[in-house]
Amino acid sequence: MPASKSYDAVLLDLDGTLMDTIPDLAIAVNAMLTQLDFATMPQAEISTYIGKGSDNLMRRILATAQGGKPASEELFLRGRDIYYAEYHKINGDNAIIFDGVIPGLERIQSMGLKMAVVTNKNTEFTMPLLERTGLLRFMDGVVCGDTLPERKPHPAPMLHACSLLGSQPVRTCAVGDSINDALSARAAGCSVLAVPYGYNEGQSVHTLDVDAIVDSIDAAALWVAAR
Ligand SMILES: O=C(O)COP(=O)(O)O
Ligand SMILES: [Mg+2]
Repeated sequence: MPASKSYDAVLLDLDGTLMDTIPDLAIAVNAMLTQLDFATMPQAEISTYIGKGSDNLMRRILATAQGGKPASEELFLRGRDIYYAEYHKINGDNAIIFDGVIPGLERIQSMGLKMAVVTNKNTEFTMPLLERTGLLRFMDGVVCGDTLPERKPHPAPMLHACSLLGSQPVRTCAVGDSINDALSARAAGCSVLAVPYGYNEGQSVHTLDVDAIVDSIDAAALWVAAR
């Protein structure tokens, strides 16, 4: 397939865009809540707290568990330690690659475009998951939630990925599932597409300022190919 006229690179969000990771995240969150003697939460509720990284997830879960009272620093650190240990035990066991991802990544690769994952998930969880699922082989770079001092919705992770790939932001298209991807990509000067099947903090993706909503990563690849 010929190269895209307008783009040299595609940046891909991980949780909710490439992979459905909620089952594993929910198991780890509920194991943590149980060990701290709190009631467990439904997976659908936990999914609304995903998107701004694991510290934010912990603070929101623990505040909800305490009926709205923010966690003390001590409780937050205990909860996070337990959550990390539990997530390491199962990271990837129940996660699935969404339909259209592999054909889409193959299509982007066949156009000669560079690709990077830009995720708010920490490096210690991202790299084993990308390796285990085979997604790493498509990537020319990976920017995680702890790679830089700032994470999405700040533009820095998108700008860092552009520089890793040697692509100008204006010739780079980001694909994500949430407001964090949309704000980060826009502020960096990248184009941005949203998939509707992820976890936009419980909101419809139709509320997001994006260039288009695409049904799958393969549809995103076709959108890029047509420009
Ligand atoms: O870890 C999160 O909160 C979300 O991760 P993501 O950026 O891959 O969607
Ligand atoms: Mg996401």
